[in-house]
Amino acid sequence: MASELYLITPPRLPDVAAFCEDLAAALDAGPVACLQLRLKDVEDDAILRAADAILPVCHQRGVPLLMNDRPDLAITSGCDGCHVGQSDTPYAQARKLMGPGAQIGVTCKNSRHLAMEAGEAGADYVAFGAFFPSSTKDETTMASVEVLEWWAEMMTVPCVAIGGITQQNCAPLVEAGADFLAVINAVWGYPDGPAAGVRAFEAVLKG
Ligand SMILES: Cc1ncc(COP(=O)(O)OP(=O)(O)O)c(N)n1
Ligand SMILES: Cc1ncsc1CCOP(=O)(O)O
Ligand SMILES: [Mg+2]
Repeated sequence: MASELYLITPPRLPDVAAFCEDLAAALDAGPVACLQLRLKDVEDDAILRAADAILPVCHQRGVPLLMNDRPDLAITSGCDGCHVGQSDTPYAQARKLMGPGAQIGVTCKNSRHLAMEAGEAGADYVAFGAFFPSSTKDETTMASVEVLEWWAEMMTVPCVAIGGITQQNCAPLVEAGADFLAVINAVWGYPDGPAAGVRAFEAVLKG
């Protein structure tokens, strides 16, 4: 069973140029399946400026960029897709806006029902979480490895695990069948820097 790293940006990027250097180093350090641009409480203009700078760093390395929450900004900025939660633009509307070629993922918390709905509607992946307490997001819903095991056993649509995942605690999620591990703090806040954080995930995930 193999899981891939799904990297998400920190929620604020006060220095986009500096972030792009860290990002390039992180993407060059080991395999990263995709990047999600997830800026919170940030003006649309700043999101678009960040996307403009980040997109070439990703595309030069063959890494798709997904926009969090906002299919409209995903289109304006040329992102490859978007991620929508249960309080964001509904999946069907995001798909209508972005078209059949976009990669669109949906938050399903700990819900088999939400995941089946999203999978049947055509989502490219379903995301379960939070599996561990997260220092990045106050998340009231906690998810169990059983939902991952069940999904991986029954369904073909890929599943993402998110929430407090680190190089040290991810093994049960990998074993349960998570196709992707979505991570923020364990890479950007890694003590030896983001590139070392990606290398540390690579060491665990290829094991
Ligand atoms: C891959 C992935 N999974 C879940 C989320 C969370 O989405 P959402 O519930 O809409 O919460 P916010 O990220 O918008 O705070 C995600 N972004 N990515
Ligand atoms: C966006 C999101 N959704 C559920 S937990 C979470 C935050 C994940 O960040 P971290 O990997 O730092 O816990
Ligand atoms: Mg959201």
